[in-house]
Amino acid sequence: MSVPSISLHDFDARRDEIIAELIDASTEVGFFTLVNHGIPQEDVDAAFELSRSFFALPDAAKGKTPLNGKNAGWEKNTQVRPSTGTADQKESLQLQFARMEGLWPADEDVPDFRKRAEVFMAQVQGVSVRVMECLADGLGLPRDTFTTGTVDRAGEGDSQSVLRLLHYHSTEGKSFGPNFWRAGAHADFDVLTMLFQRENEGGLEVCPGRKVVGDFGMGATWLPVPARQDSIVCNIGDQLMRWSDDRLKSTYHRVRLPEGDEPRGPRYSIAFFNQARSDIVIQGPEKKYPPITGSRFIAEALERNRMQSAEVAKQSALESAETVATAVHYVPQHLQAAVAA
Ligand SMILES: O=C(O)CCC(=O)C(=O)O
Ligand SMILES: [Fe+2]
Repeated sequence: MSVPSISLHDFDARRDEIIAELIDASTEVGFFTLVNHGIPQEDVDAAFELSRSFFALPDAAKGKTPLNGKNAGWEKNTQVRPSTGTADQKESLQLQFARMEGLWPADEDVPDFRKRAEVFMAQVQGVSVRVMECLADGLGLPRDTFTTGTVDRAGEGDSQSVLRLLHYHSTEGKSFGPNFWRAGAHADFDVLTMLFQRENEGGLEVCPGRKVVGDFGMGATWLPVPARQDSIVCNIGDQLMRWSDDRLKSTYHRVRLPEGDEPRGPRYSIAFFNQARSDIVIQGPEKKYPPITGSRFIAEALERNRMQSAEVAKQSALESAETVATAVHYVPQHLQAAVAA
């Protein structure tokens, strides 16, 4: 199995062929890359230049717009994935179309930041619409099933979609324990994610095989996704997995640290999360799951994450208790069954 590459050239003439390829990739792997997607390379490069200018600022400047708890603002080394219990080795800036008062980086820090970011967000949303419409067609649903609930309606202020600029720090001269990641394993909560990478700034890996939305099951095989600047990496998120009654797969993925003789420099990526609006009702055609609003969906996903984090913390506490127990030849009662097994 590998992550399929799908070309959008001659989109209108090849629409049926493209739909078939998108459905195949989304039902089997949950990830695919798009080439000939229509966003000029210079515009992608300009978005990375914007990102680089922001992250090059001192922390005091970046910290003027701190993460607000609602997926907007800057954070550094704070995102702990429930699967690992350690903070991702990165910083990120999240931007939205709406509710951004006081959250745009200042023009004196990065000239025209807002205008430049919004142009790119609109471009990526445009490609996302094409893909979401094809997926709806491919599932035999009305073409606007996944777009009316996600696409920004300028002026309404209720879009939940997010552009996230990501900067994974250089690992030059640093060493890490076994459980540290640039981004720990996770599945995205949204409808559809589009990710831009820089040439050869790799490390993204995906793990197909998830059967049921919301579970933490992961297969054993991680497939690398090559880092190519001319392609967009797309993946189905949990909201779309549920909206399709688990037919389209939201797949676990992670970004590993450089290994062996790989370059230790920084990695930049840019993700756009097409997210359901708060009041949109998500339910698949076969009603496998009860209807749920966009906001309730996110609240439940965060709650599951909290529970998994607690479980991971408990397991690692147990493991260290076992180490202590072995070292002192004393087995506490709650571990006796485990030791005897
Ligand atoms: O930077 C990447 O390659 C992946 C980032 C990611 O998976 C995320 O932010 O959800
Ligand atoms: Fe992700």
